[in-house]
Amino acid sequence: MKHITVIGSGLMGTGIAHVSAQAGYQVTLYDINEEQLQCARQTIEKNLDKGIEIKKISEEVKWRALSNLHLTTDLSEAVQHTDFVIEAVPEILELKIDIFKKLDKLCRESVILATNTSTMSPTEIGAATNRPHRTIAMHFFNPVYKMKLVEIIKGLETSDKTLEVTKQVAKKMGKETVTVNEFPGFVTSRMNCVIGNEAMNMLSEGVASAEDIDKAIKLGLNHPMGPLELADLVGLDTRLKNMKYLHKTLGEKYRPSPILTKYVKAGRLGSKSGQGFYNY
Ligand SMILES: C[C@H](O)CC(=O)SCCNC(=O)CCNC(=O)[C@H](O)C(C)(C)COP(=O)(O)OP(=O)(O)OC[C@H]1O[C@@H](n2cnc3c(N)ncnc32)[C@H](O)[C@@H]1OP(=O)(O)O
Ligand SMILES: NC(=O)c1ccc[n+]([C@@H]2O[C@H](COP(=O)([O-])OP(=O)(O)OC[C@H]3O[C@@H](n4cnc5c(N)ncnc54)[C@H](O)[C@@H]3O)[C@@H](O)[C@H]2O)c1
Repeated sequence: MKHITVIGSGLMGTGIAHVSAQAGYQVTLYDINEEQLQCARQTIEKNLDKGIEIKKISEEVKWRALSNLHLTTDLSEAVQHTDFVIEAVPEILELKIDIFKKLDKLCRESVILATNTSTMSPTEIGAATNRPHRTIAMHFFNPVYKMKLVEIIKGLETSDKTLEVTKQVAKKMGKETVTVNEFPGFVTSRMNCVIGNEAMNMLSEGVASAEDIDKAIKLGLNHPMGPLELADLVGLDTRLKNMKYLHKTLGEKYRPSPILTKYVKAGRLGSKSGQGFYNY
């Protein structure tokens, strides 16, 4: 395992490429948007600099990580030398399936294809390929370079070897892992979505202000961030897609809060767009 390809250079793809390059893998980051790729490189460099500032990493680690990182908008080039692919495109099932089909055609037979989906079925995504035994879900957390967990979800056909290799890759990135049976939203998204949605409903019902809901959960329940500021960090568009999927697959309890739908319609996507439950 020497070379990792990351598909999609948004919030998560950027973080996954960062920790992969820092762990010593050759990393190719692919996106359809060249500007987004440049932005990802700048973000990685900025976060590596912060790592030096807080004495978490050395200058040498920074330069080695940056020299391990390659950017491209050409999918065949992105996977030419790859051993392991991590897909991090938007949470749209058809898009993920389409990309997995393309990856299956382009990648050597031995290559493992992992999806960073927040909620969806690795079995369904893997079934679109001729290598379902080499497909898996590898769920990272935002901000990737600070968060310690990777949640791993085995699809029905995922082989034990694929699971083992995926755990080893996460470990080399410095992450702890949990292995979760396939179910919509796994452990973390299912829980996080419910907490966030409840906070959004409380805000709409006038129970308290956004600031006080977040403060109550941080200081009263000892969460590191409030559920509304966390939803802003995740991206309200991503959270809405996650809620819609859980609502469709798990039922009424997961109906997205109307305020979430309204904010996304208005283009308030959280910190990435400058406005969500808070202004940035
Ligand atoms: C939607 C999806 O499907 C799933 C999701 O992603 S849901 C969202 C998940 N994320 C969360 O829940 C985030 C909740 N918030 C938090 O946990 C915290 O607020 C936070 C970790 C984001 C930031 O807290 P803060 O106190 O600023 O972090 P801080 O203690 O400085 O850093 C955390 C770790 O990263 C390290 N770190 C910080 N900056 C770093 C850097 N630039 N480079 C390397 N390491 C760094 C720190 O040294 C620390 O490591 P340590 O615990 O081993 O000492
Ligand atoms: N945001 C989070 O906190 C978070 C955490 C864990 C998992 N996830 C999951 O990770 C995935 C990505 O989420 P994100 O927040 O990084 O999204 P994002 O919108 O920030 O980034 C998505 C990236 O994919 C690119 N893209 C779109 N279509 C593409 C294609 N056909 N080929 C290549 N790149 C393409 C976009 O240009 C963009 O750069 C989703 O499945 C999401 O559910 C998100």
